[in-house]
Amino acid sequence: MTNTQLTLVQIDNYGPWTVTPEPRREMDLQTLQSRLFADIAQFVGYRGGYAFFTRFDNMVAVTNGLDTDDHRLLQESMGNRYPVTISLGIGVDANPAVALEAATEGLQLAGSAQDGDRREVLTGTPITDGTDDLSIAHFDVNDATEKYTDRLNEFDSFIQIEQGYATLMRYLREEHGGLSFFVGGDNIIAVTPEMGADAYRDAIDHVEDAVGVELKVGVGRGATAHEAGMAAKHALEECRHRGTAVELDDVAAGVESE
Ligand SMILES: Nc1nc2c(ncn2[C@@H]2O[C@H](COP(=O)(O)OP(=O)(O)OP(=O)(O)O)[C@@H](O)[C@H]2O)c(=O)[nH]1
Repeated sequence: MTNTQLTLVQIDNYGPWTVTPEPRREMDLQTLQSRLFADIAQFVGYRGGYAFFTRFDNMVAVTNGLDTDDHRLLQESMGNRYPVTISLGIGVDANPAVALEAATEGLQLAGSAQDGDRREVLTGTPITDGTDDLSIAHFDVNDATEKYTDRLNEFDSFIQIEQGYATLMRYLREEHGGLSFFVGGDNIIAVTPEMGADAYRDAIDHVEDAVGVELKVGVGRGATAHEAGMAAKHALEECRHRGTAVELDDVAAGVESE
């Protein structure tokens, strides 16, 4: 059965902290945010999960395989290392958008992100049945180096890649409840519900029609984000090898939702 476990990571009362007692140096904030993300990615990654930086003050992690104790340890460890604390909301559903909705609702019910009294909240119940799996889609822009990196200045390359990302993230969110995250270079990783190859092809066609950015995608399934993500990377290599736009690993290929 498909079940994605997502954890919303929210820095507690971060807005007020950034300006107390007066506005803090921007590069100090950037350093804090990126180190906090790096530590969360490492903690979650060691346990088979994926973490995405999204807006840095709010991050999203795929935490299939992590239990309540793991989440508490993450909070304790970050609280010991940083001048800020984090609250965590866990949500589980076959549809990633619904899972994130549940994760978010838990934190929102506990108080505002800028509520000085709401600290290190942990809401939601992780999956206890270890037989569930999830789906990861790894998207990549075709020939980004040749088309953009080696031809345009970095800002104009960035605009092209971001346009592709913005179009894809909205399409997958609205049409399927899939959640896409930019992970650097020309790569986008999406946590997706059960979708067939045709649905992925439609998504790629939509992005090309809308903004002229050509994508390919490898899709994998597995018990953890790491397992599904590695299968997706191998499927993406298969795209490169065969010149195809969409490749599903064997498990994902056996699953058709439409
Ligand atoms: N996060 C992440 N980034 C990657 C990965 N593979 C490549 N990249 C990034 O993508 C950039 C472009 O590399 P490629 O995607 O291999 O190059 P390309 O020119 O698009 O060539 P094709 O993908 O073969 O069409 C690299 O500089 C990296 O920043 C990956 O597995 N994960």
